[in-house]
Amino acid sequence: MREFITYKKSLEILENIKITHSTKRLFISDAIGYILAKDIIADHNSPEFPTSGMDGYAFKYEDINQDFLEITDKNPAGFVVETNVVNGTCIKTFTGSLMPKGSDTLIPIENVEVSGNKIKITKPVTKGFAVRKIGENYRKDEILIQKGTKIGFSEIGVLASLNIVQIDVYVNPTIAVASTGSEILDLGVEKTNDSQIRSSNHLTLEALFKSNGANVLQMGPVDDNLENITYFFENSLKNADIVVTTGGVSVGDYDLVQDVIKDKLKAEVLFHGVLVKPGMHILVALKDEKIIVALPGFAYSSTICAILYVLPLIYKFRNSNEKLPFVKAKITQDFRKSQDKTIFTACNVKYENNEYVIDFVGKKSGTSAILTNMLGNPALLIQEQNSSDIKNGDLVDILLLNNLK
Ligand SMILES: Nc1nc2c(c(=O)[nH]1)N[C@H]1C(S)=C(S)[C@@H](COP(=O)(O)OP(=O)(O)OC[C@H]3O[C@@H](n4cnc5c(N)ncnc54)[C@H](O)[C@@H]3O)O[C@H]1N2
Ligand code: MOO
Repeated sequence: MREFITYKKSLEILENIKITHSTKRLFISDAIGYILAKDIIADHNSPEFPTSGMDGYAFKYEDINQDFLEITDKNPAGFVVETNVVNGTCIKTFTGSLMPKGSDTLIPIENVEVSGNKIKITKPVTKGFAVRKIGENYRKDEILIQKGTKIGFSEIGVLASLNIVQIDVYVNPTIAVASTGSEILDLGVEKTNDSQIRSSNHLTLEALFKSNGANVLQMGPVDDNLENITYFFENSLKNADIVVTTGGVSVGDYDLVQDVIKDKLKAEVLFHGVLVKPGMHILVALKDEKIIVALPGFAYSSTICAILYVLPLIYKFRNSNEKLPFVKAKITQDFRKSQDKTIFTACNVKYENNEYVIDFVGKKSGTSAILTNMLGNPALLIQEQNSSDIKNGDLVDILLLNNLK
C-alpha cells in the first residue's frame, strides 16, 4: 500500500527540489513576460536638466510683478537656446524644452497677454511653476527594476528611457506534456467505439503552462502501452526540464505511467499520493535532475494539480517573485467538510465592497471529470485537512484562477 502524505509535506518536498538557473540576453521588446535576471540601475538623472512641463515663457520669478517682460528668444524642444534670461526678459519655451539659463519659472501661455515682443502676466504662478526638476523621474544610481521582476509594458518603457537595448533574463523552463489512456482520442481522430473520449488534458495543460511563462513540447495523447510510454519519457527527458503526464497513476491494472516511472526509468519517486482532493494519486519524481509530474487522468484533477504543483515549479525555474494568488474571501453559504484531506472546490468569485465574495451558483457536483466548473470567473475554495465545516459569512481561503489564465 502506498503512503499518502499531507498537502503541506508535498509542498515542502517541492520547495526543496534544486534547480540550476540559466540566463540569456534578449532585445527588450522580445523580453515581455520573461523574468529579469539583474537589477536595472539608472546611469543618469531623468530629466538631466531642469525641463519645461508646459508651453509658455521662462522668466526669473523675482520679475513676477513687473508690468512687462521682453521676449528675447524662442526655445523649441530638441534645441539648446544660447540666450540667457536676465531681469526684465523672458524666452518663449515649449513643453519638453530645457529651461534657459537664468530662468527658474515658467508662466503658461494661458496666463499672459502678448503684445508685440512683450508679455504681461495676467495670472501669476508660484516660483518654479511647470519646471521639471533634475531627477524628477529617477535619480542616477537608483535601482529602478529589481531582479525577479516580470517584464511588462511599464518595464519596457523605463528600459527604453534608459537607452537599454538588451537585458539579461532567466531562461524559461521547457515542459513536455502528454496524456495517456487507451480510451482517449486526439482532436479530429474518429471514434471507433463508445467508450472513447476526446483528450482535453494535454491541451488544457499546454495552455496553462504557456500562459504562465513555460515553453511547451506538446507530445499529445500517447498510446497506452509500456513501450510507447517508455519511449515518450526517454525522449522527453532529453529535451525538457519538466515532463508532465496525465492518467495511469492510480490503482488500476492499466495504470502504466507509474510502472514506467518506477520500474523502467528507475526514477527517484519524491511522492506518490497526497491527501488532497482532487488529485490524490499525483506522482512526482526526479530523473537525472529532470522533474517528472504524473497527474491523474480526470480533467479537473489534472488541471488543479498542475496549478498547485507545476506552476510553482515554473516560478522556481524562472527565479521569479511570482506566487499563486491565494486570498481571503467571504462565503455566502454553509459548506461541509466532506473528507479528511485538503480539498479544492471550484466556486464563482467576485470583488464587491472591498472584499472577495464566493458562491457556487451553477457549479455541478459529481466526479473529478467536471472541467466546465472552471469556466467563468472561477476560484478554488480551500479547506485545510484538519478544518471543520464552514458557516455562511465566514472568511475562507481561496485561490483566484483568472489571474493564471
Ligand atoms: N479503486 C480505485 N479507483 C480509483 C481511485 C482509487 O483510489 N481506487 N482513484 C480515483 C481517482 S481519485 C482518480 S483521480 C482516478 C485517477 O486515475 P488515473 O490517473 O489512473 O487516470 P485514468 O484512470 O487514466 O483516467 C481517469 C478518468 O479521466 C479520464 N481521462 C483520462 N485522460 C483524459 C484526458 N486526456 N482528457 C480527458 N479525460 C481524461 C478517463 O477517461 C477517466 O474517466 O482514478 C480513480 N479511480
Ligand atoms: O485524485 Mo481524484 O483526482 O480525487 O478524482
